[in-house]
Amino acid sequence: MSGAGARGPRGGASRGGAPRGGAPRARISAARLVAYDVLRDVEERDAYANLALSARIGDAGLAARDAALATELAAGALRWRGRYDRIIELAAERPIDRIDPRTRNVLRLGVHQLLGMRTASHAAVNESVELQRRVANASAAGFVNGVLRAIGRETDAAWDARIDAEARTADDALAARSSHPGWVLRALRDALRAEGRADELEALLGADNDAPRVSLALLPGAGIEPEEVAAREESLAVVGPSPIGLELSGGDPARAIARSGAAHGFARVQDQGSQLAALALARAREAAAGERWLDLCAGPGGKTAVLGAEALAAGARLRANEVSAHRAELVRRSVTGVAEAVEVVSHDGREAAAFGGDDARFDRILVDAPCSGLGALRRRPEARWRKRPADLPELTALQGELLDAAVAHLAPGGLLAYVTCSPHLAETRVAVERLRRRRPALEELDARAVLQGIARGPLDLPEGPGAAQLWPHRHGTDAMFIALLTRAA
Ligand SMILES: C[S@@+](CC[C@H](N)C(=O)[O-])C[C@H]1O[C@@H](n2cnc3c(N)ncnc32)[C@H](O)[C@@H]1O
Repeated sequence: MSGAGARGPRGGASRGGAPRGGAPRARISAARLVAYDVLRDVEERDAYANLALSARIGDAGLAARDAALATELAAGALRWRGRYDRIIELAAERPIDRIDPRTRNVLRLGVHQLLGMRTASHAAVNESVELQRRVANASAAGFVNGVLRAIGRETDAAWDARIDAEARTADDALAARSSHPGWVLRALRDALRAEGRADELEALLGADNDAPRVSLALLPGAGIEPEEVAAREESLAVVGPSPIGLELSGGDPARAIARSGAAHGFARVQDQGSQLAALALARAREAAAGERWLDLCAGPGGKTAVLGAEALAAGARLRANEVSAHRAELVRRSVTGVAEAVEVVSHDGREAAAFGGDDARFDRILVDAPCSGLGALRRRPEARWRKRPADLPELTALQGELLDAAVAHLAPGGLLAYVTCSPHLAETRVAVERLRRRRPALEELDARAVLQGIARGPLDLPEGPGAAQLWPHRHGTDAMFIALLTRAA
């Protein structure tokens, strides 16, 4: 974790003013107020943390250094919420849900400063007490002071030891220490165990807690090779498993793209697992001119852009469908560089209109299905606390219906890629097994071999043929699942 700006400037109080009695209030940094507001937005309005952050930072007019501090505070407190809540419970000797929600968020931000950012104890405690007075119940300022002082007296490692000592089960301890909901931890372990790699669980949980490096995709047709881009732009390096991937070492991705030398619209921010998933469909076998391709769940268009570029190069046509009109518009924007090969439509993917009619048939179809997103937890610090096991039945039913509709419009001999950004077995292996039981004419291809043939270097995948599961801790990508199927000609 970065300690960036751990002691932010104290100017810029944005609330309050003199209390009754006339004494001036202690000042508090605008960055801390922004971080607190973001935590509330996430909790009370179901906001996405990244969108709330950029809106609040803009409203407060924070300079770059304070914006970085607000981001570190809010993202850290959200990502580590499970662990911090357990530590607060132990220090306060009361369950977290018996602490007022506003005070809880003040404490989470305080614990992140103490344990995650190594802010000097007195500064973290004093600012938190001031924040409590400003935004929550002033009479609980003493409680905040006492709890944070108790937390600051122990080291990070000592708190882990206490979590372990007081947990009911080893799973409870690991879930709290790694800040994952227990059901997510179990789902991740089940998926690793299915590959004989249950011993990698802690490495995976650790990777989920690291903010991912930014990757770019350099689309075919960019007019420049990844190595040439890396030679002209020092912030970009030829790193990662995707043959069209580049990794950004730091700084603004938009600036790196502008300096990359790629044709306009041909360099884009995209996880390299997503790049590989789209390439698996496009490159599993050579494409013939005139082929018809379909991206059934296309929004916001990351994989559509890769498929569109591949289709343009091969002389194929791509239809991109997305149920949400707003997200379909994002798909349109994502394919500006290759628009001549792509048609974007907006329908429910279970209906014939998405395919252009009952009789329409496609040579390649991507079903990048709506899913729980458990494979991308490192991207959205709040996401793990929002998912519920109860969400899964509805999602898996929708995934099955979208797959059935896709298969009905797959040309004889055509290729179907089923992709999820989730390793949950119900959304991956089980979904494919069920589909194959419903549609015995489908044959599963060896997606692992296809990916080994595409990737920049050997990929650490299980031996033997089958669907491929990528992992953050092993491949540095989101946990993408990729199955390839074909329909008998
Ligand atoms: C995992 S995302 C796709 C990501 C996209 N392929 C990319 O790489 O940018 C799933 C998409 O499916 C869309 N979706 C959800 N239900 C759908 C349906 N019934 N028909 C078509 N699209 C649907 C969601 O709006 C979402 O944009």
